[in-house]
Amino acid sequence: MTALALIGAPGSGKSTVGPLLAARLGVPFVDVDAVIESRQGREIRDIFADDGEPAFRVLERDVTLELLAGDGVVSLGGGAPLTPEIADALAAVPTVWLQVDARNAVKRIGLDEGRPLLAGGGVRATLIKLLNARTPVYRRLADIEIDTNGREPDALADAVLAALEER
Ligand SMILES: Nc1ncnc2c1ncn2[C@@H]1O[C@H](COP(=O)(O)OP(=O)(O)OP(=O)(O)O)[C@@H](O)[C@H]1O
Ligand SMILES: O=C(O)C1=C[C@@H](O)[C@@H](O)[C@H](O)C1
Ligand SMILES: [Mg+2]
Repeated sequence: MTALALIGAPGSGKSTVGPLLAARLGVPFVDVDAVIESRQGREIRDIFADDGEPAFRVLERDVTLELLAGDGVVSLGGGAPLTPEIADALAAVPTVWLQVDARNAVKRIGLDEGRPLLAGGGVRATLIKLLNARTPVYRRLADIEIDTNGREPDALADAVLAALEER
């Protein structure tokens, strides 16, 4: 098999549904954010704070391209599909977009301003802006779109599996 990519906004459930899907498929699971943190030995919020977002995006690009060239389910960072090289790589692998409305994303992640891009200005307003800008990108890159609103992670993993079998 090749990689299978999960994309979507913060709170869409990429890190939650990814392992459930990988278990059903009997393939490895990797989370790009987690790999970056373990290789860097620091949290993403600290990479943003210490080095700035552009430096984070370079790290993210390199790790994402490496993992997409491997096998198994790969959960990307929420902003990764906006990097052109990553968008190009996504065109070569099955890509699943976990769609979430701003209201549900806020409910799921709480009012956690610890997430670097959601700091300041209020989580809800920032997420709405971010979703407006990113939704067309997610939609364009997705082979499969899964509506996650009001659905449990296990049911979503089953839905992705069914959609993959239908292709
Ligand atoms: N379908 C769901 N229904 C309810 N809660 C969910 C669902 N999916 C995920 N969650 C919860 O929402 C929170 C965010 O989920 P998760 O970390 O998987 O999102 P993510 O897409 O990986 O976000 P990020 O881009 O920030 O890494 C977690 O607390 C998780 O338990
Ligand atoms: O939405 C984003 O741009 C981000 C989402 C997270 O997955 C992390 O990759 C980082 O916090 C940036
Ligand atoms: Mg995640």
